[in-house]
Amino acid sequence: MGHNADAAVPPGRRFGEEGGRLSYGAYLRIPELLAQQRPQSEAPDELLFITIHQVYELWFKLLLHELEKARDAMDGGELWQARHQFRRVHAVERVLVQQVEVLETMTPQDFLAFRAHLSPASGFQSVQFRELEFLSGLKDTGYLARLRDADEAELARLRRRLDEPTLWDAYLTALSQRGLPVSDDEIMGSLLAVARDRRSYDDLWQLAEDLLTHDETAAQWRTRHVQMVERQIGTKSGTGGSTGAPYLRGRTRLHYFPLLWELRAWL
Ligand code: HEM
Ligand SMILES: N[C@@H](CC(=O)c1ccccc1NC=O)C(=O)O
Repeated sequence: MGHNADAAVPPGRRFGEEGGRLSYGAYLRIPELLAQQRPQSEAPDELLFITIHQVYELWFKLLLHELEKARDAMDGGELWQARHQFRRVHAVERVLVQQVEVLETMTPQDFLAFRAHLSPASGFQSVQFRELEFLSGLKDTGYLARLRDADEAELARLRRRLDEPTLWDAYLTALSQRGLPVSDDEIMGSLLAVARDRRSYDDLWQLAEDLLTHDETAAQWRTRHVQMVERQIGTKSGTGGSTGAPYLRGRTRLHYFPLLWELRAWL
């Protein structure tokens, strides 16, 4: 058994090495990535805290990319394409909920060993998290004021998200492309028509279910996050200046697509 697995491949023809320069670390920018964890303290769990947040932000970046594609596909009437993106979105969102467990292995005592170093930073300032909310349809401009230290590029991204169509806007476009009226007065009737005539509208029904799952998984994350918060800081207020758990509990009741939930009562 030799290690020369590519002995049969002519030199210089190995896939991905056409330029002869690419390697794992260079392609994935591993040295750059691994240089981004800079604890503010000597506390042993601060590396965990930084790593987990960075992992979240990477997934947020991918989710924004996939959700934009889903929105544009709905807008263009390519419902199968939107559903394909949503399958990936849901899988990533389940990972986001699951990985709360990793940070929960930290004890509150170990968190307190570096918590004071974090203030006044907090999850309030996650620009991508707010972008996800805006893109999903929860456009609350009040959060722009809470983003201390956001740079011009980040503010511009958020303003763009406020101006651009949401997932819900794109779903309404998809409904109207099929001849269903979407005015405020008529929309519930159209959603009911879709639900009741699966033979004609199954693709629109399935897509609404995909939107609902996205909404539901976001709510699961909020619930999981506040459980972790209660476990870590109890009734203390947050480093970002909110009441902490009470503020976050209030946000677990939010819905991106309230009409899809209301629909259930009318079926
Ligand atoms: C020890 C773990 C954590 C604690 C104690 C905690 C605590 C808090 C608190 C108290 C808030 C309210 C804002 C404030 O006043 O500070 C908040 C908001 C937030 N946190 Fe965390 N957090 C933790 C971990 C995480 C993680 C891993 C993420 C992942 C990105 C995250 C993302 C967020 C986001 C996005 C918000 C804003 C939520 C909203 O406005 O609805 N947090 N967190
Ligand atoms: N807001 C948290 C601190 C915290 O969790 C945090 C601090 C800085 C950057 C991200 C954070 N994560 C979520 O809020 C607290 O009050 O303990």
